[in-house]
Amino acid sequence: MDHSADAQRTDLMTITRHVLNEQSKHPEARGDFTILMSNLVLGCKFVCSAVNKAGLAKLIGLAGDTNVQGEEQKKLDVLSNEVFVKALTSSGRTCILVSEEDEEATFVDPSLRGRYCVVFDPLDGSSNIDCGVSIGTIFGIYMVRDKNEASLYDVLQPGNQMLAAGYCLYGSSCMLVLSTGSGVNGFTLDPSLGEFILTHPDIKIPKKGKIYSVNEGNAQNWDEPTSKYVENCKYPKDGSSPKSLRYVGSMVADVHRTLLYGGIFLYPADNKSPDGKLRVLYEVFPMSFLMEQAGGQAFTGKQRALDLVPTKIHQRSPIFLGSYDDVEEIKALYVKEAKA
Ligand SMILES: O=P(O)(O)OC[C@H]1O[C@](O)(COP(=O)(O)O)[C@@H](O)[C@@H]1O
Ligand SMILES: [Mg+2]
Ligand SMILES: [Mg+2]
Repeated sequence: MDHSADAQRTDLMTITRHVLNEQSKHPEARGDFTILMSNLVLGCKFVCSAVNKAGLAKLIGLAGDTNVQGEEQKKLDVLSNEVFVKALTSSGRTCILVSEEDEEATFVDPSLRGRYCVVFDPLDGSSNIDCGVSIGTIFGIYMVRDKNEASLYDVLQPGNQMLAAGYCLYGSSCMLVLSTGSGVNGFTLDPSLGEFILTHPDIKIPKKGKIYSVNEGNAQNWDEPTSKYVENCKYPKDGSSPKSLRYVGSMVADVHRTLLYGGIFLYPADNKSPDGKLRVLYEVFPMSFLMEQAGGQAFTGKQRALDLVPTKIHQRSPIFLGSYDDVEEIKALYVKEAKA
């Protein structure tokens, strides 16, 4: 019997099979997480399809104003939020949803309630939509303590309590990157099959990178450690080559490149925004979880990002994440400053 064909076949892994395999490692699992993931993945496919038509927005009703027919249109970020809220609540496995687009957390109707809380940024980098630059969706998943007594406390947990996190990148390919707490895997959507196929198994971030990624237009307002760090990226004191600067302005795209190529992504605090810009629950935590799972680090300027305990659902935090050695360098500068 020819086993090589079999071996090749087992290499063709879909995201559904991957999640099922993960489920089988937990004999007590009831399949709830698998059903939740399958609805989340459906939401990503739906949004991907809408994003691919973004250039035609005015004609097909996604531009957020009035189309050529004089009909009301929905903006892509509003539509994406509706898609995920619908996909997640109708899974029957969620309890609380926190979305960047909704001021308040959504408590799922008790008749449809499950055990999971999902925090998400339905469309990240949305200012890039109109120029065709990569955007994405970011998500993190927690378990509720008691679905009949769910409260905001269930989503105001430190990131280290997350069960899973990931993002979907709507770029030159549509890629879903996922961690359920045992490494990071990347799946690419084959549009003709409508399936996410495992293309990047067990992603590990290089220990040190050659790229830094930051909005340098804010440099005049940075604190000393960030300023020193970025200066050193450009004019290294140890005689090594300077790092290259890459900045898309969509967190998903900038973090995805950092994860695959190595280096560091920074959104620091500054004089004008002492808490930085990025949101703890659905930007900082999921990306920090993925970075750690891939062998990198994530730091807020004060502590390990995943140890931060949020007090508000839309709270912000400075963030430095990426290759282990690169984050170690900026950490050392903040520790030095704190001691001075
Ligand atoms: O334009 P800036 O200040 O550099 O900010 C860019 C950051 O803002 C964000 O766009 C915020 O995300 P949203 O589009 O979801 O609001 C991040 O994706 C990105 O890292
Ligand atoms: Mg965002
Ligand atoms: Mg957003």
